[in-house]
Amino acid sequence: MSTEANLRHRLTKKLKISVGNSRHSTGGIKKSPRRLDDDTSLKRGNGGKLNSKRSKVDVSSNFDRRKKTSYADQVIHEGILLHENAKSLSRKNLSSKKQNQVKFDGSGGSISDKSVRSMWVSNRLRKATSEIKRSSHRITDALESVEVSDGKGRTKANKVNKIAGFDSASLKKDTRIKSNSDKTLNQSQSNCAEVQPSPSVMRKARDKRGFADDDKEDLDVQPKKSKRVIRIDPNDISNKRLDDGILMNEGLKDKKRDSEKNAEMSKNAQFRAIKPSPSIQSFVEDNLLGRRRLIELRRAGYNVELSAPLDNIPFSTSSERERIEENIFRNKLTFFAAAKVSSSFPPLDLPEIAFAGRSNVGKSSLLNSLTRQWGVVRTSDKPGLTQSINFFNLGSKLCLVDLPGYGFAYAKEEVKDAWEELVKEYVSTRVGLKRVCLLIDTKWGMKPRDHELVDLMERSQTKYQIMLTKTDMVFPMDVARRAMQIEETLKANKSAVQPVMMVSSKSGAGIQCLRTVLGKIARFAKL
Ligand SMILES: Nc1nc2c(ncn2[C@@H]2O[C@H](COP(=O)(O)OP(=O)(O)OP(=O)(O)O)[C@@H](O)[C@H]2O)c(=O)[nH]1
Ligand SMILES: [Mg+2]
Repeated sequence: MSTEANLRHRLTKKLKISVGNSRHSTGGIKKSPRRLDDDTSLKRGNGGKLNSKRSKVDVSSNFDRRKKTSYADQVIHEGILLHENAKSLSRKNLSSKKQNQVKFDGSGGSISDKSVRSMWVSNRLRKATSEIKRSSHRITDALESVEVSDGKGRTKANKVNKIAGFDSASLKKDTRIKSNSDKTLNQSQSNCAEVQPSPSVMRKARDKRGFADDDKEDLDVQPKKSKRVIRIDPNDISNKRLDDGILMNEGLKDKKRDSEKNAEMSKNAQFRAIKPSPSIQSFVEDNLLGRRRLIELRRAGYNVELSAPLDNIPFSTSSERERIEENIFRNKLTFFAAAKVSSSFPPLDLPEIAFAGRSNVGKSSLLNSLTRQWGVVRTSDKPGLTQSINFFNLGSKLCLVDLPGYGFAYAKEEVKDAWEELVKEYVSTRVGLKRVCLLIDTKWGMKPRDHELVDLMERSQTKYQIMLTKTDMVFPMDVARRAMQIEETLKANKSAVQPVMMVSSKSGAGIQCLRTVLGKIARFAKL
């Protein structure tokens, strides 16, 4: 019994301590919720053995079993009350850790089913309220994220950071961004007027956005690409010189072109300004020189179906048509020698009349026209056909010499140079040469090479006379102007024989006059 009594005493002591603690904790719950935890932990630690222990304590304090059990019930009831108080406190504090502990207590306790159920209900209610709060926070976050994900997202994210206590100095950099952010703030405040985001919510929202917003912020932070400004160094004159040089060259070229154009224009203007002498004009009109209409030639009595119709007598019969007034040119034209070098020149038997001029000017054609013997001298529309000095006897009185042309020709430069040298040698050294007929295309006038030959003949005192060819290709007035121009040009030349002759091998205009001039030479020429 003594051991039993000792046991009872110890148990009673322990029970009193525990009850005292619990009563003491009832008063101190408000101050320290840990007491409640201690109390609950005591229950948790003892589990379902608490009732039996307490009933034993009641026996040891000399109460009957009923009283003991009622006391135990009372103790339990006090514990439940204690729990109720703790629940109310926990509701007020809304501490999540405490809530979890209380929930655990309700689930693990061996307290009566009703009290456990009531605890479960209250815990569920608490859980539901916390869930509602969480969901409201989520909605707030969602609203914020929706705002962030729209077009002005960057600015809005910055604004949220501003609310969360971030440095807003960067937002003041751009006034436009600031105004946009103010608008966004107003919108967000109007949308979420009831929900004021707490710092923790803002932290969560920031965490949710994660790196995306950080990137956006980085993008905001990144400086905008400024336009590349090309600075020109005023001291660096390398480019300037180059440009200036190009411009100068271009300017010089333009000036040269303009001057050439002006010179050309002035040449044309000068040519148009030439007033031919009345004698030249009357000669042109009398011989129907220049471009003429066929109807005009018919009215003048010429048969246009014949070759060189203007070389015939107007209104002449077929017998009269073949008549050449100059006897010399009635003789047969005979080729007798060709020379490509000066050593090949034939011996001088007859007075010679040579026909010189640029290639394709009509030298060979004029020979045929003068003698009316078509085909004796070969002609071609290809410049450079005559490549040697060809000698033709006209009867026993006169020698006609066809010279190769100079200037443009389908031949090698060396060959052309050789021709030119040969021609120059012939006209300057040939003793029996009585007259050089220098043929000039009426359309183009005298060219530098023609002037070279003129100068050579002047030096060698070789008599020369200008023959304007292809007069049928230009207007009569231009024929007269060209003749006048050349006469004026060669007026001072001593070896130049006036007047300038004007002919057309095609139309026959001026051919008869040329025969008369050349016949006189033949008649009075002496070797
Ligand atoms: N319209 C017209 N054409 C002519 C006249 N004289 C010659 N021709 C043409 O001009 C071209 C050249 O004639 P040519 O007599 O071969 O000239 P060239 O001076 O002898 O030429 P080269 O022998 O190469 O020096 C030929 O097609 C002739 O038909 C003319 O008075 N009027
Ligand atoms: Mg020829």
